[in-house]
Amino acid sequence: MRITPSILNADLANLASEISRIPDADAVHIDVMDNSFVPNLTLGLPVVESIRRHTDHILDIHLMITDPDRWAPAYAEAGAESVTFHVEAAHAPVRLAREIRRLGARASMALSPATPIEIVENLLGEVDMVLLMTVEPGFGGQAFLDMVLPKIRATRRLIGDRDIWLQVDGGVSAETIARCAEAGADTFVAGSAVYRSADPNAMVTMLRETAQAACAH
Ligand SMILES: O=C(CO)[C@H](O)[C@H](O)COP(=O)(O)O
Repeated sequence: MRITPSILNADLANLASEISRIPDADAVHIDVMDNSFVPNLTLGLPVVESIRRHTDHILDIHLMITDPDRWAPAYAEAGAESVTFHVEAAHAPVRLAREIRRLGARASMALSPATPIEIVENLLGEVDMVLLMTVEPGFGGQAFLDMVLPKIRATRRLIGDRDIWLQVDGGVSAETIARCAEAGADTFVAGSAVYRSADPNAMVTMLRETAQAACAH
């Protein structure tokens, strides 16, 4: 069970210090938005390059942009360990996943809530992780969408015994993480639940324990 906090709701003017508040996180999840694929604008490659210089944490990049084929490889070259692109935006997803892997990063594909997993079943062999959005992409602090739970179960079935991580992103909290874990997720993005808590690192531990407990029965 991996907890990968999103810095979307952290203090973006103090990113290095905000990231240092979650030493027990399994990775730092960075949301790149371009005000085109989603109606919000966050940060881009120069900021990720700066973050790379300030932390040894694993960097988990989530590209919510219209042209990931053009930009995703640059994030791998910048030292990110994982690069996720949206299947709704990629022009050549197989070539893109292979290029990300060739550059030494884990390749991952994301699906918005309405996108069925079945249409990318034949791409599973090309990626190291599947990210299922459990809110509409674009903003932190939204309510978890229960309608995605059957898709989490279906994705887990399609993954089978392959070593592909299943990440959920959006509205993940102490209240919702158990449902995600029971459905088959093993990697959890939590933004506001972590950064709006008094002790973000303690929240990371609590979320991981809650997910583990949900899978134990
Ligand atoms: O990708 C995202 C939004 O598009 C964010 O990672 C996600 O929403 C995390 O924030 P929160 O846990 O507050 O929902």
